[in-house]
Amino acid sequence: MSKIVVMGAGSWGTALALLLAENGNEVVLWEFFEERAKEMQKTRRNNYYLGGIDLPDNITITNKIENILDGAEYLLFSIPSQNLRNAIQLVSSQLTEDIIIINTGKGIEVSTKLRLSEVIKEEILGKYHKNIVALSGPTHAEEVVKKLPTTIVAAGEEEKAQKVQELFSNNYFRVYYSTDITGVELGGALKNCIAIAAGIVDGLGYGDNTKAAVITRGLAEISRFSKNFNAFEKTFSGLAGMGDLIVTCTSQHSRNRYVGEELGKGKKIDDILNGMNMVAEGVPTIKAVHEISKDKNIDMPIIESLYRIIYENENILKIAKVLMERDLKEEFY
Ligand SMILES: NC(=O)c1ccc[n+]([C@@H]2O[C@H](COP(=O)([O-])OP(=O)(O)OC[C@H]3O[C@@H](n4cnc5c(N)ncnc54)[C@H](O)[C@@H]3O)[C@@H](O)[C@H]2O)c1
Ligand SMILES: O=P(O)(O)OC[C@H](O)CO
Repeated sequence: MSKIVVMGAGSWGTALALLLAENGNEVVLWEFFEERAKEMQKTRRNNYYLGGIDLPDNITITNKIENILDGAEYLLFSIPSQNLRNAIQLVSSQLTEDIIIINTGKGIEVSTKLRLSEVIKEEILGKYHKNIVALSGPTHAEEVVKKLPTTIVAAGEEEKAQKVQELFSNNYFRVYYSTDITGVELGGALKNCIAIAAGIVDGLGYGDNTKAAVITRGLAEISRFSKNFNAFEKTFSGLAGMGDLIVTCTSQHSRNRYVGEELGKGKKIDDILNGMNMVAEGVPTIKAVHEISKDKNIDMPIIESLYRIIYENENILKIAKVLMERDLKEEFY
């Protein structure tokens, strides 16, 4: 039995806390918003995100940070990417070299263009950065709490990634490991952007051919982008690449696909985001990836189109026409 501190009691942090508790661990679930933490303490449920599920006794809910890491073996972050730095700053002074840091968020920090393990590394001043493991794959919280068979990949230094693999695995949650943290993080971050394009296809009422085109050419863009950062090519045919891309582009649960669907139906981006109580990571990540691709001269037509729709308020049908009428080229280049 290990003590695990989970920071972020959103839908994903709560689902993972439940899984870790079921695997026999002592879990401390930290919530940023005091009122929500109090409500969870009182009801022993997370009614805000995952109503109807009782939190077992081996999950302690807190909003307090003092001494939170005392006796902890693992520190897990499940925080929206643009807020992750803030969360790390709250605990970084308590870290010791024997604590494994697991990040489950997916995105790129817009202000720095850093991957999330790089944000963590920066905040802990490079100390213990070999302890950082990214946990990513096709995993909607709504299905994990129902114990539907799910797979995921833990990526980091081999020994640490394997420890995380052991910690989470059970008969409905199967964890693979990888040493390609860069590829796993980029796969998780960029698939959210492509899922917005897939949602636009749904919102416009286009067909299965179009959806398959967006997923496949989206994967080509993700791989092309990631090659510039020395990610392993094979990672993108795996769970954190194709696997997560498929689930996010097709799922009724996906917040990113939903944003795209509403855009395709003609709604304004600010109205869509204001009407949601959950994070759609693809929106800020499109901005970061667009800027990086311009800096590095990486051809990313889907990302470019999304940027123009979301950040320059361009007409979707006009952008779709431009995408289809580009110069013809070889499939793999
Ligand atoms: N929901 C899923 O099914 C799922 C699955 C896999 C990965 N993810 C990823 O996990 C991350 C979290 O997703 P979520 O749906 O649980 O998010 P969420 O919007 O529910 O927020 C999670 C938590 O982040 C914390 N938080 C919010 N603002 C903060 C701030 N300013 N400073 C510190 N902490 C703050 C709060 O505790 C909040 O409960 C995202 O990157 C998402 O892409 C989500
Ligand atoms: O609901 P989404 O679009 O944020 O996706 C959540 C997870 O990343 C799916 O693996």
